Amino acid sequence: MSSVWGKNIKLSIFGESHGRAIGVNIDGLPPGVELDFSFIKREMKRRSPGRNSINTKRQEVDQVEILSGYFNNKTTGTPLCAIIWNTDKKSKDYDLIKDIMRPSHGDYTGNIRYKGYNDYRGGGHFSGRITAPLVFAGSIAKQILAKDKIIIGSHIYSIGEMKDKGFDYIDIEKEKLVSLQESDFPVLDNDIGQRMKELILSVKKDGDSVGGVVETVILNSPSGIGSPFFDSIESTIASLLFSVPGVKGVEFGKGFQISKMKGSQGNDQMYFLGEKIQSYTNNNGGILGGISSGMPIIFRTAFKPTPSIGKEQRTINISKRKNTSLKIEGRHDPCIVPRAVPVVESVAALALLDLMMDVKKYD
Ligand SMILES: Cc1cc2nc3c(=O)[nH]c(=O)nc-3n(C[C@H](O)[C@H](O)[C@H](O)COP(=O)(O)O)c2cc1C
Ligand SMILES: C=C(O[C@@H]1CC(C(=O)O)=C[C@@H](OP(=O)(O)O)[C@H]1O)C(=O)O
Repeated sequence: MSSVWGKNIKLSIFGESHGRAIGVNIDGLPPGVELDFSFIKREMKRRSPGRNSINTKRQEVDQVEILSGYFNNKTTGTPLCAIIWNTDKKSKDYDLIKDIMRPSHGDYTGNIRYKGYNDYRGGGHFSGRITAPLVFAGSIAKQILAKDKIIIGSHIYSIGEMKDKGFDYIDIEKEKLVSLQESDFPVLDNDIGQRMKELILSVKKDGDSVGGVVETVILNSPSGIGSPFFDSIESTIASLLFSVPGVKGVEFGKGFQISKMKGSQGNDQMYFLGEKIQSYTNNNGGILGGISSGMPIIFRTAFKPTPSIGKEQRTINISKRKNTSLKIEGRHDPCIVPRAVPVVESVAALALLDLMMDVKKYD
């Protein structure tokens, strides 16, 4: 089992969705960091389930209890361990899927990999719930990065075929990112946001689900962060993003679209703005040679439609070795995307902080 990640900061996440608790142990944090708990609470709430009609009905406050590594209102620098109790489990919804594998969830592969010993209730360790400890860890990373004025913000770029405006790749206001962070459904165009919510509600009514894309920017990252080949900014952020349940695609800058451009269109031509080095365009999304250029770091993360749906689907009964069908009941997100926004930002913060620690001393 590899639930451990990181080089300078080492994260170990644990727990199952219907077990007693979930949590994280964070090793390698700098000592002496005073945490803003109202910020942590807000970040946890952005992701937490059960807050509105476009979320799963499971109600979890996701109150974090710190067990170690925080003393006299400061991090100690020794492992910071935090726990989140599971308080609203309804495990009987999962009796049926003990043997009947939900198409597109981790049930089947988890059963194979762990020889049927995996906790299947609520997806167990494969559940999106395990992103709560990631958001807690990310909310600490965000606070450390903020001391260097680095801010991370996202908007819902698309739901199904419905698209928001994209970020301007050059001119992004910090205040805009702060207001997106404060929104329950962050979009650049509120009319489109309203129609996206209606789309989610209509697929939910139909017993179905829908996917979408989150677009994220990291503003004020210094140039010179990241090390090729394997600790490039892209590989570090992408490896964490692809660990988030439901993520099926990641692209940086213009991503797949840059492949259709000529060099004369795709190249980001450079200039001096006083002492500052800038580029006229930012098609590479602020990363060249795996290293930050100082331009905004931009990436998009694609989420698949929620696997658990109320429509009849063909699948297998693994213990009886028979084909069967399944109509899933229970409490599920009709769309993962709105609650995944703070998860994406959190893993980006952790990835960047880990790479920053290669070049900057924090204590
Ligand atoms: C925040 C969040 C919420 C999720 N909610 C659900 C859900 O309610 N029902 C469900 O079937 N999958 C949900 N998922 C997705 C599954 O956890 C995911 O598809 C599954 O673990 C398989 O992983 P894979 O998509 O990476 O293959 C959620 C994921 C995240 C990140
Ligand atoms: C509990 C959370 O989301 C859960 C993620 C999830 C899944 O399969 O990923 C399935 C559902 O679990 P349950 O059937 O127990 O309600 C969601 O509610 C959470 O994000 O905190």
